[in-house]
Amino acid sequence: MLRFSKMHGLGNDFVVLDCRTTPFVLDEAGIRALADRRTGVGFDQLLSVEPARDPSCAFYYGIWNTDGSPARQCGNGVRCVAAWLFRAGALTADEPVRLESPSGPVTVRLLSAHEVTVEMGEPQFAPDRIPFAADTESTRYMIDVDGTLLEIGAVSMGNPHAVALVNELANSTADRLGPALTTHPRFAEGANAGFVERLSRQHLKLRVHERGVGWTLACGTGACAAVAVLRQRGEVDEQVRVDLPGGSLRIAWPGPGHALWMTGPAAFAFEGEWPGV
Ligand SMILES: N[C@@H](CCC[C@H](N)C(=O)O)C(=O)O
Repeated sequence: MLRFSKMHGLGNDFVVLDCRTTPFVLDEAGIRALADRRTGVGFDQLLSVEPARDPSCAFYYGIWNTDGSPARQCGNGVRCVAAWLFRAGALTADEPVRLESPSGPVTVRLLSAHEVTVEMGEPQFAPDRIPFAADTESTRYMIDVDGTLLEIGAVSMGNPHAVALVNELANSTADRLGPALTTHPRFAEGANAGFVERLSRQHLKLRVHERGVGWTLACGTGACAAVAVLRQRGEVDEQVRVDLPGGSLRIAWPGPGHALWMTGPAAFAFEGEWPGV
């Protein structure tokens, strides 16, 4: 039996495994079986809480998508890991703690048992850091997505993101272009594809088609990426509210040379045991 916690951040849902003393045992087929919403448990991401490899961090968290692929960062996930550790008695509220993600350390601070703020590091725009195929770094790239010319921004928040600004999210071509943008060949490792409508300099509306998952109710790194891309273009202020289908996140980024901050909820759904191993 595999004991797990089911959690979510704005409807981006997770199975969280306690691997602090027992090793992570699932292979790719096992992860896909657990992810199945009819015959397994179901999740957008599987998160494992493990001992830190980096001595400056309290714990490590591993991340896997629904299709079994590993991911390097997860914004909603790290808030849930922090709330999970708090409930397990391993973190205290209001004290900054470094956690180690596959893409490096992030700092979390619990504002309450259900709200967490995370220092996500500095957004990386250099094409080779994303990775994105481009001769020079730019705030805008024109790419052909399934025969449609689309203007995007490209950024890494520890994981790769494409961000397309649209006039009106409801009437956008996001539904058609999202899946193709996620697997676009210029993103060598794929990308999380965000479609963003700018309501004001402090308010965005966003939908994300996630790499390895599909359309999600929320994507934390996607919200960070949308603010980073638009702030780099001078189109948003330092503090931005991002509305996703599952709810809102608060993002703050002073600009280049500074870390980006994300604040939002983390919720428990239920505890369970899965007989599939
Ligand atoms: N839901 C996440 C992002 C999860 C990882 C992503 N699908 C990837 O493969 O990079 C978030 O909240 O950031």
